[in-house]
Amino acid sequence: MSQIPAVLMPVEDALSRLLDSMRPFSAVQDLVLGETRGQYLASDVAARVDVPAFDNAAVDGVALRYQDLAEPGLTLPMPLRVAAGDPPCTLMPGQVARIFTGAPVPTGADTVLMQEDCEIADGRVRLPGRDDVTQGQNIRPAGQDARRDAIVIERGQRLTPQAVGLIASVGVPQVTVSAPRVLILTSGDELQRADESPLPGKIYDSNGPQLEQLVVQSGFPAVRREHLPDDPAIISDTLTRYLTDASQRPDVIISTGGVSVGEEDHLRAVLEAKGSLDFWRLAIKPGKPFTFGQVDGIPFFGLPGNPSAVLVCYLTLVLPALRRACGAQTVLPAPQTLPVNFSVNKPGKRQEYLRVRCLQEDGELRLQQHPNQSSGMLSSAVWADGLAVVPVGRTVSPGDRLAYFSFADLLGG
Ligand SMILES: Nc1nc2c(c(=O)[nH]1)N[C@H]1C(S)=C(S)[C@@H](COP(=O)(O)OP(=O)(O)OC[C@H]3O[C@@H](n4cnc5c(N)ncnc54)[C@H](O)[C@@H]3O)O[C@H]1N2
Ligand code: MOO
Repeated sequence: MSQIPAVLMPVEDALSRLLDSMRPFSAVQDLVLGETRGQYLASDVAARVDVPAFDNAAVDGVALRYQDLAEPGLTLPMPLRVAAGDPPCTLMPGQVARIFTGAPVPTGADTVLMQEDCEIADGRVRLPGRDDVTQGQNIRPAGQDARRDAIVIERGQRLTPQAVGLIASVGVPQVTVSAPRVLILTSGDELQRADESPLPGKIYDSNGPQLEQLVVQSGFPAVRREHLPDDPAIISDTLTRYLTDASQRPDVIISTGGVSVGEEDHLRAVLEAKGSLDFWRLAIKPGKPFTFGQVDGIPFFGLPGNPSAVLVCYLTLVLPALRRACGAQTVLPAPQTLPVNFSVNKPGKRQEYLRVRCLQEDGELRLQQHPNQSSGMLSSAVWADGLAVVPVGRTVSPGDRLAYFSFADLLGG
């Protein structure tokens, strides 16, 4: 059984140890684009075609040769008409072509005018003067968005809706994504499920549903949940079952509860007995008993039981580690630095993540903290739109600036 560490590990040290210890996930899955759910790409995506594939019009109007323009009022014949989807055609000198947005620019034409800038009547067009036009205007050149065979999105990037759109646009119908199986273990004899009648001394499990949503919504849909009683033998047997049955074996384990110092906190002890403990107890608030280790080569994140500690620890420590195992270089968003409208009078021994709201006040963004920062409550986390970070030993006065991470940025787009 481990000794209680005399000094709490700083958050930055814990994060860099986590990032260093993560190995790339070997579990991958091929998916057609319509089946992706915001996962991380496990391999680079190269363009099969130039995008756009051909020079095309950015507006509805007329295509012409710039050198055919002269003084304002010149009229030229318009014998050609080309719409989006038509095959490319050729424009003869001294002619213009009617053209529509997305249509291929005829060979010979080098400039497109908006129809509002010319007069189209009886098969001819009255044109503006050369000085009012820029050669090449309103043409989207071939290859502007992507070049054939070039990598358009790299391994480790998240499949946001816009990434899926870009991949489709370069003619790639299927991608390979990181697909780690995540096992969530809730623990504690006090817990009951939300569909059960309330019993004396029991509480409803909120960490299980919250953590499952955090994991799924951050790009890892293969989640399984199991509840463990406060019984070391049953915890140990359950872990053995998951480790030895290949059809259930997870790639990551995330537990909640049972990692503090109480006599009924068994999870860390079982982790040490069956695997190895890397570190335990951080200078983070909420989340002090955060635990990390490995069982049979599987990373094991032991989160505290308090529900807001689960939220903070997942977003700031676990998710960056999962991103690194997917090959992501950027594992945390850059924070905004914003003034606060509150005070923190007592310097803390732990880096504190306050549940705050970003407000517009007198034309400026300001952070307001929820009056109750208890790590046992979630209503303040729902009220908040992000976390403000108070470093160890800092006091704060109104107007001081703190690093702020919105929940949306932390979860990732
Ligand atoms: N003597 C000390 N006691 C405590 C310390 C300490 O340093 N010395 N640290 C406190 C801090 S900080 C935290 S955080 C908690 C975390 O303890 P555990 O990780 O062992 O978690 P539990 O004791 O199992 O549970 C804590 C709290 O959370 C509730 N809980 C647990 N699971 C769930 C769930 N799935 N859904 C909703 N709520 C859950 C549980 O009932 C407890 O109220 O330890 C402090 N104690
Ligand atoms: O770290 Mo605990 O989550 O402060 O209550």
